[in-house]
Amino acid sequence: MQKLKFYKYQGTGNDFVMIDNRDMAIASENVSLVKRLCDRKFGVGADGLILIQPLEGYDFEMIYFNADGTKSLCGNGCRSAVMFARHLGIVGNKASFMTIDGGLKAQVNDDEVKLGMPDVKKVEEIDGDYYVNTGSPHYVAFVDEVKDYPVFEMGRSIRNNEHFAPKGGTNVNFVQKLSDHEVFVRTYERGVEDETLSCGTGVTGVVLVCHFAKQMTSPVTVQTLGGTLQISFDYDANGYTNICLQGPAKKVFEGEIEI
Ligand SMILES: N[C@H](CCC[C@H](N)C(=O)O)C(=O)O
Repeated sequence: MQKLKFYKYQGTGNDFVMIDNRDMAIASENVSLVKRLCDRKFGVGADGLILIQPLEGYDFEMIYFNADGTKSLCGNGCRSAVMFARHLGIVGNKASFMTIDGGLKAQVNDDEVKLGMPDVKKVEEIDGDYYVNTGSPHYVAFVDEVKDYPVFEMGRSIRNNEHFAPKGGTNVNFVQKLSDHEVFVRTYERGVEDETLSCGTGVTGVVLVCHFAKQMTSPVTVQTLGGTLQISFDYDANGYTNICLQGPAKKVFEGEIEI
């Protein structure tokens, strides 16, 4: 048995096991270790796990795993990874890092991280709802009272709908419009297979859908069960650019676990 140092971070309640893997001690194919560390009964417990590794030309590379070991882009995970990299002294208040979806940049403002998200070309309509990929796939449905909505049951059903099977399923977001510049979002997350307290790529996709479907303009404040996020964007005939996701990300604790 060997001892593994880990850190626990959360970004608006989306929680992650963080590992300083600059020595490359953890193989990025070690899915069984990811599942064990994310298990809320037999491990540390988290929605996902993030490895921070060196990469030529960037401050670092982050490798994100959902709790089930699958990989995708994680907006809250990116925000938390930047805060972790600053804690490690790898970066100051600005970071340029590699992700599964390419290089991203971020800036730390006090306890918040402002993350530049990938450009998005289009929002699609699907059966009266919407579908958008912000680095991860997101189904978006408008509902009346999102706080009373059966997110787990309805989210699981859509996530597993055969229409999305060829793309490995989808995350599912339910949104209630609160005003012309504010919404409330709850998300069922692929790879966590449960509702999470917030989803960064999800709230980003929701805001672009709010522009597409409800003519809401930038910036939009998003309330989630885990806290408040702000998304801003530019829009022209080529789609959505200069998309920024901003919100808090904090260290919760650190520890060691035998693996
Ligand atoms: N579950 C997502 C990845 C994590 C997304 C979420 N945690 C975020 O903050 O963007 C997927 O497999 O597509």
